[in-house]
Amino acid sequence: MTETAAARQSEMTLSDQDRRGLYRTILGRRDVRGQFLPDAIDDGVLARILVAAHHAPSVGFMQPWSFIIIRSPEQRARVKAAFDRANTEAALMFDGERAEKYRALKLEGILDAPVNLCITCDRDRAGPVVLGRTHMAEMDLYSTVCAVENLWLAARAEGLGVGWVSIIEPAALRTILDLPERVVPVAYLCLGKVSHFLAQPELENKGWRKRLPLEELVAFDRFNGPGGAGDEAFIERMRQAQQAAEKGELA
Ligand SMILES: Cc1cc2c(cc1C)N(C[C@H](O)[C@H](O)[C@H](O)COP(=O)(O)O)c1[nH]c(=O)[nH]c(=O)c1N2
Repeated sequence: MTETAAARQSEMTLSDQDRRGLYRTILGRRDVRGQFLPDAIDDGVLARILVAAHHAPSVGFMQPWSFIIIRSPEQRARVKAAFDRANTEAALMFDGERAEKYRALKLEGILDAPVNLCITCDRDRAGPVVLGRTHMAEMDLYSTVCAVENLWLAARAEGLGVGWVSIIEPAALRTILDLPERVVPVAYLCLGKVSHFLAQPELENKGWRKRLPLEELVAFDRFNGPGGAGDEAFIERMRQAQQAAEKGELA
């Protein structure tokens, strides 16, 4: 690489501190249900994390998302009742010991968090033909999920917890939030300051499910395609990177 090309390359890369901060945010993000504090969220912080969501990538630059900020205790109580109904049904879908374990999990912070946020997707936001969505109609929904993840990470960087609650009948959300037919409730989120962030996913801590080894999820050239002799060094690097990440470090 020439000196100019190397200089240009380093301009495009974050400083070591910023890069580490980004990975720390990604690795330290948690789904929060039980650690919310009742303290209000600063308007500036809420505005910044919504801007982060709005800067997500979207198919054909469709920006299909809308953000409904729910602070009203009455509205949150309605959503909590819808969660309770769905959660009772959900518990019956697991067998024996698993059902017991499920019932012991705290799976929402609807009334504990000071702000709830519904992120929706308007499937008609950009007319009937959208660049990039001509052959995969669901791309608008995936775009909205990108906005959710941006918000989740920005919130973590601001020290705010976010919990995603999906144990709710979408029809109930539609009624409570007055959603038009063309608008899909993609994510119902609880947001707030927290007492602490857990080091590991709560479902892992509680023995519900473990993080899968990354190397089992990476294939070569086709689904489940094994790596060749030349890929061994890379696979070892992945193993090391994941082990470091489990300790909250960068390899
Ligand atoms: C689309 C979707 C939907 C839900 C979730 C996540 C996502 C991505 N998660 C959170 C989920 O359990 C959590 O992300 C994983 O357990 C991993 O933990 P961390 O997010 O890394 O803390 C979640 N958690 C919960 O307690 N109740 C819920 O209804 C849901 N729903």
